[in-house]
Amino acid sequence: MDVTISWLGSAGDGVAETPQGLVFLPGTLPGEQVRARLGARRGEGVAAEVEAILAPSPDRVDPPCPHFLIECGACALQHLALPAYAAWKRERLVAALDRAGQPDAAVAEIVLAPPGTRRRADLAVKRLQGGAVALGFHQRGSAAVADLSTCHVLDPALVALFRPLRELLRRMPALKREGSAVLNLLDSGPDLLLRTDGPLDASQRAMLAAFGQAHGLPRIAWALKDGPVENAAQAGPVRLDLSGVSVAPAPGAFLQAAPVGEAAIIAAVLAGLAAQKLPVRARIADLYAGIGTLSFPLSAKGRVAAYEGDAAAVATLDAGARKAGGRVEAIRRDLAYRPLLPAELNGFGAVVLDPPYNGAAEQVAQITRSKVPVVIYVSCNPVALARDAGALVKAGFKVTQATPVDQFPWSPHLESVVSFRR
Ligand SMILES: C[S@@+](CC[C@H](N)C(=O)[O-])C[C@H]1O[C@@H](n2cnc3c(N)ncnc32)[C@H](O)[C@@H]1O
Repeated sequence: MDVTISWLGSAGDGVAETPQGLVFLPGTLPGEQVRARLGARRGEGVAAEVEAILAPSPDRVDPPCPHFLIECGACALQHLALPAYAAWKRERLVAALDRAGQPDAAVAEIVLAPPGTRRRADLAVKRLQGGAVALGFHQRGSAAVADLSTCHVLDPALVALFRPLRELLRRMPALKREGSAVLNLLDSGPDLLLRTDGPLDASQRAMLAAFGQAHGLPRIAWALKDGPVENAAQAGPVRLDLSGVSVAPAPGAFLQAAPVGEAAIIAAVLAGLAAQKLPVRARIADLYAGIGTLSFPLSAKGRVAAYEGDAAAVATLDAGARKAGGRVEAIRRDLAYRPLLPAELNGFGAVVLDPPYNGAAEQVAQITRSKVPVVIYVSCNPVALARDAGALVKAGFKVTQATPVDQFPWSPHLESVVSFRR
């Protein structure tokens, strides 16, 4: 069937309206005429494959990565020119705030983290027939692993580990069928958390230690599947600077994806607070605080109570807080089961929250019942943001500032910082 692409869907696919329903075509752009082979029904529409681009968009560019769309499912939009790409991402935040009841919210220009700066990768590994190992991101909608020779999104220091890591895993009996390798680029060098489906013996620990020595990794951690994580080889300390506070993140710890993105998020959060002129002694709640990325810069504006559910992250945050002079208190709490209640929230001049992908419905419901005057919401999912922002708006909050931050180049993901005032 020949179709015309009308818009880009939330996964970055071109969408065409046809008598059969909406047709989703990866790798196509609005305005393009496309010859498509229709496949299975998918939700409200039909999945399809592109047979030919009959009339390309003026915004079409050559994708830089040889793996794009062919094998690797991590990027969706390498074929879209930068100005149109940036406009599409910014529009996702405009649309989310529109759905939340704030169609006129002022949305700042998007901050773009450049390709080659992502410092965190959760790679899949798979033993292939014959013993070789595939290492990379998953293929789109499949458990197959794209065996990557390069990646234009990740920091080159991480890409340089692909080949030796693949070779190491090929020689390790601990990798039977499948596992994963989480790489975090810390100030002390790359940090690796390896998960395998077989046990690690002494000789394989020695292999990991030799790998760490050869490639500048002070620490390599290991776990059997989802079991407890242990330090398999550690030759020196790990460290990461968070706004002047040096912390030692646990293996696989959550980090903001790119340094440029982290700086933009911090700047937008602080700008959102500055515009509200908090009282001098105001207390600030930092919810879903992780290892303290936002807590430490926020502590320049008031005393910070930092709530986080993950035990290892709380331990890192607590150790950093001790160095930071007592203005940050680290508290472990599961905010889905035990959100902060209105009586607790009312003691804060501002609440900053940076929840995981699914958002913070339970916690936001409590905020709407509180008297907190200022809320700053950091989101990595415009869909969850629209829902949670809608609840705040219904309770009488208005958006005062909104900043889109693209930490995930060429993916459909978007980070946003949105400030609300009651
Ligand atoms: C998007 S990260 C943000 C971390 C931190 N604000 C930062 O900028 O690095 C979300 C954090 O929420 C934590 N988290 C997820 N579910 C949670 C829950 N139910 N209760 C408390 N924390 C949770 C995760 O462990 C993670 O540290």
